[in-house]
Amino acid sequence: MGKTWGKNGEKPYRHAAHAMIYAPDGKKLWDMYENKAVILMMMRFDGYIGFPGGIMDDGETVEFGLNRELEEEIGLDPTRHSFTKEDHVLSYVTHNKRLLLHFYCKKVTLEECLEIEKRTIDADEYGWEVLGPIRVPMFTLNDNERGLPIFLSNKFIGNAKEELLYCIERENIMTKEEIQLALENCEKFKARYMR
Ligand SMILES: O=c1[nH]cnc2c1ncn2[C@@H]1O[C@H](COP(=O)(O)OP(=O)(O)O)[C@@H](O)[C@H]1O
Repeated sequence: MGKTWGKNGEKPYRHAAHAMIYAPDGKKLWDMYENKAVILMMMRFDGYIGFPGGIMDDGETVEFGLNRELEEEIGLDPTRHSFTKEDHVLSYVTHNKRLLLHFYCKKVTLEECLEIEKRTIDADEYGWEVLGPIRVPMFTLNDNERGLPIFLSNKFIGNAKEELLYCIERENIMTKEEIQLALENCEKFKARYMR
């Protein structure tokens, strides 16, 4: 696929795709913190947090390109965890109108998720474009800030934070109200420490 001409005719968009892999029921591992799920993100080479994925090469379908990028970036085995159209969540044009971004989400078992996470350090791009896997802290401590709220004060690439929160609600990991509270507590933390 590579490029699609915009509706107004002139400018071709390049396609890019990123994906969230998660396992529900993380609290089996960490009773203490009532972890709501294990969600995989990554630290990018530019210091931003994002999801694995990237820009499609000319001629590739989005799913083919996504699976290629996931293999390169996090060592995902396409014979076991290949992304398909069924995993598609949403698509949008970026603010500068250069890219048509596609977002995917896949639920796996906790065992599979931990195995996928372990493989990331053997991926081709580990230490280059990908500095390491990151687990989203899906818990909040008694101070209402440490855990997910403060994690949300990090720098996220593009709309990665919005994609994360959208999927957390869509996959019934947290309610809209719980997410709103985490965002409010994030703002309180930022007002105190990040002025
Ligand atoms: O997790 C994400 N969510 C939304 N947009 C992202 C995410 N990661 C990267 N992007 C955006 O997509 C574009 C291409 O992504 P990336 O840097 O992964 O491509 P590449 O690996 O092919 O170089 C970048 O402009 C970046 O802003």
